[in-house]
Amino acid sequence: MPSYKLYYFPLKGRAEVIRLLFAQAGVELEDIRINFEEWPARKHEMPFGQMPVLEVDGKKICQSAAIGRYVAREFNLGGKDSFSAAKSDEFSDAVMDIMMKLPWTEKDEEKKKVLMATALNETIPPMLATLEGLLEGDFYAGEFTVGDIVLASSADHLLSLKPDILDPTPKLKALKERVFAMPNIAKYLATRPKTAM
Ligand SMILES: N[C@@H](CCC(=O)N[C@@H](CS)C(=O)NCC(=O)O)C(=O)O
Repeated sequence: MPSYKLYYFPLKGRAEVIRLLFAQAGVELEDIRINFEEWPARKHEMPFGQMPVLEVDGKKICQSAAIGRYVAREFNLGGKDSFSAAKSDEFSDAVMDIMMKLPWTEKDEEKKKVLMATALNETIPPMLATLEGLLEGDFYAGEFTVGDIVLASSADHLLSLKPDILDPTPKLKALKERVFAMPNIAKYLATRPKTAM
């Protein structure tokens, strides 16, 4: 088994799906959390000057989606064939489209409040409803894949911002709960560092 090191900020953010994949697979991961004070001096170590970065036996992989898909393939969570993998990716990408509606980079607190309310109350609910309509059975690709972990982790973040956001989409809510109840994932969730995002 290779040695794995994940570099990211002390946040869930773009790294949490990767951490959840390792937890589900029961594979050891050195979860290196670089704080914001330390970051300017470490930025040059990362090929794109950004994180997350996964180091596999000393070789770096960048871009959270690429890392997630690589890890999922390594641990048989990427889909049993190309079609299933594509359905998993379709779900992940659609969920990321939803998450990108949040005003992540807005610095003005007043503007951010307004943009956040519009995203959570107007823009995101119909997008969630579309996914609800497409979800058949227990898992999106017809088997448990990384796409379901992306949904669960993103739903967790949306619920922290608006606790009733999944009430109109009970199948998505149940999927998030099903993933978070998986024994290895539940064990990780019970012990993971508490972070705001
Ligand atoms: N497309 C990249 C985006 C990575 C990214 O934006 N990382 C941010 C944190 S979420 C970062 O490293 N920011 C610090 C910087 O750019 O100096 C990915 O998905 O990995």
